[in-house]
Amino acid sequence: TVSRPMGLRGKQQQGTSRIPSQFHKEERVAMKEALKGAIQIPTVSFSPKESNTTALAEFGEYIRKVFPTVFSTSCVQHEVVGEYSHLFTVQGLDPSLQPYMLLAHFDVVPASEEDWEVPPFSGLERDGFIYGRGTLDNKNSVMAILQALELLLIRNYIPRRSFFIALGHDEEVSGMNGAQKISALLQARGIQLAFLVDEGSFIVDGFIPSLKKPFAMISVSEKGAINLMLQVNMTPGHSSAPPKETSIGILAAAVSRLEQAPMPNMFGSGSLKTTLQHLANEFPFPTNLILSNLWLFQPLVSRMMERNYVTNAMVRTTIALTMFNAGVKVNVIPSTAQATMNIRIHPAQTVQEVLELVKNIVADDRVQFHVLSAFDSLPVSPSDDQALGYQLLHQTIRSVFPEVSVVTPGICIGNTDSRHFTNLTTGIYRFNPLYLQPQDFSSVHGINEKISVQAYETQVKFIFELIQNADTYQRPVSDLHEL
Ligand SMILES: CCCCCCCCCCCCCCCC(=O)N[C@@H](Cc1ccccc1)C(=O)O
Ligand SMILES: [Zn+2]
Ligand SMILES: [Zn+2]
Repeated sequence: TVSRPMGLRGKQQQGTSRIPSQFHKEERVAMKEALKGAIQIPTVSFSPKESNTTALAEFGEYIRKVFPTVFSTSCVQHEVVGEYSHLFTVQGLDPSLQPYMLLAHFDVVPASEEDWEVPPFSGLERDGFIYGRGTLDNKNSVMAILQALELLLIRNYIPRRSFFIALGHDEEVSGMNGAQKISALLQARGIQLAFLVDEGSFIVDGFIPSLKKPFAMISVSEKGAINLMLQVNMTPGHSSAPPKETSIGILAAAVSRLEQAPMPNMFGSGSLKTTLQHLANEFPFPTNLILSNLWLFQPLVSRMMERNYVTNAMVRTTIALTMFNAGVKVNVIPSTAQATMNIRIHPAQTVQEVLELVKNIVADDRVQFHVLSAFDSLPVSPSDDQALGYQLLHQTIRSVFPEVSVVTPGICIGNTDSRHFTNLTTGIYRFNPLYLQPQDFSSVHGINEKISVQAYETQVKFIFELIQNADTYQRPVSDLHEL
C-alpha cells in the first residue's frame, strides 16, 4: 500500500498564489441549483439515429446562461462541434507546457417514469440528494467541470498550462458525432495532449467482500467489445408436421451453450491482479497474506473474483444475450431465428481470439455469424511515477479525500468517449471523484439515480484543485533523482 505522495514533489506554483477551494453559502446553493437545472433537460440518446435534439440544443443555451464568466473570458474559446457537442479551449500563460483535456458527456440513457421514486427529469432534492437521470452518468461531471472553471475565473485565475474541456452529446450511443469529431478536429490542429481525464471509475466502496475501506480506482484501460448476431435459417413449414429441429431450437441450444461455458478467467494476466496487490494490506487476516502471495494463491483468488458480477467482469470476457427474435405466427415454423449479443473483451484477449472461442463453443455450422461492430480493448495508460496525468489525479485525491488510503490503477468494464482520443495521448484516465457503492452502480442506467449535494460540491472542489495542480512545472520524481 502506497499512501505517501508519489510522483510530483517540490515547489508548487512559482509566481502566482494558490486559490483556496472554499465556496461561500450562496455559491454552494447556486452550484446545486445549476445541476438540478441540467438534470431537468431530457437530453436522451435513444439510438445512434434517434436523440432528443431539442433538448441537446437547449442544453447548449443552458450552460451559456449559468456559466456566464466561462463564456465571456478572453482566455476561453468556445466551439460547437458535431452540431451539439462543446469544445472549450482554455489558453494558458505558458505555451511550453503541454495541454490536457477534461472530458464528459451530457446525453443520458432513457428513464421510465413509473419505476422511479422521483420523476427522473425533475432534479428534485430530497434528504440531501439530487435525484435524476444523469446525476452520476454524467451531467455531474459536465456541470462540475464548468462550475469549477467559472469559480476559478471569477477569482481571476489564469492557468499556466492550457487545457481543453470537451463535452460530448452522444456518448451513450457510441460518441461518433461528438467525441470522435472533437478528436479529429484537434488532430487536424496538430494538438497532442499530456493526458486526458474522463468518466469510467470511482472511489469504490463495498464491491469486494471483507474489504471494508473504500479505495480510489483510476481506470487505465477499458474493455473491448463485439456486437455479434447469430442467425439460423431453416426451411419454413406447417407447425402440424414439424421437423426434428427448428431454427429456434438450434439457435436456443447454441446460445445456451455460450451461457453454460464462460470465457476463460484471465485474472493472471490482467490489471485486477495489480489492483488487489495494491490493496493487500487493507484486508484483515488472512486475506492480506493471501493477496501478498498471489504466486501461491492466484487460483483461489481468481475464483473468488468470479462470485460477484462486477469483479467477474474484470477477470474475463463476458457475453450478454441482449436480443432474441424469431417467428410471426403460432402455427408457422419460421425460417429465420436471430440472437444478438454484447460481448465485452478482456484486455488480455483480442476480437479475433474471442470470435474463435465463440465459434468453437457454438460448434454448429448451421449457425451463421454476423459481426455488427467490434473493437479491441484500449491501450493501458501509464501509472508509474513519471505519468503526469496519473500522478496529478493521485495528488488531488490525496488532498480532497484524505480518508482514502489507496489509489490504484484499474480497468473500466464499460466504454467511454475517451476511447476516441488514443490519437492524441497515451495518458487516458477514467476517474469520477465520487464514492460509488454497489447500489449506486445499479442506479447508473437503472432507477433512482442520485447524487448527494455534498458529493457534488466535493466533485467541484476536486476539479478546482486538479486544474490548479496541473499548472505544475514539476517533472515526475525519477527525473528529479537524476539531477
Ligand atoms: C475491484 C472492484 C471495483 C468495482 C468497480 C465498479 C465500478 C464500475 C464502474 C463502471 C462504469 C462504467 C461506465 C461506462 C459508461 C457506459 O455506460 N458506457 C456505455 C457506452 C456505450 C454505448 C454504446 C456503444 C459503446 C459504448 C457502454 O459501455 O455500454
Ligand atoms: Zn457515461
Ligand atoms: Zn452511461
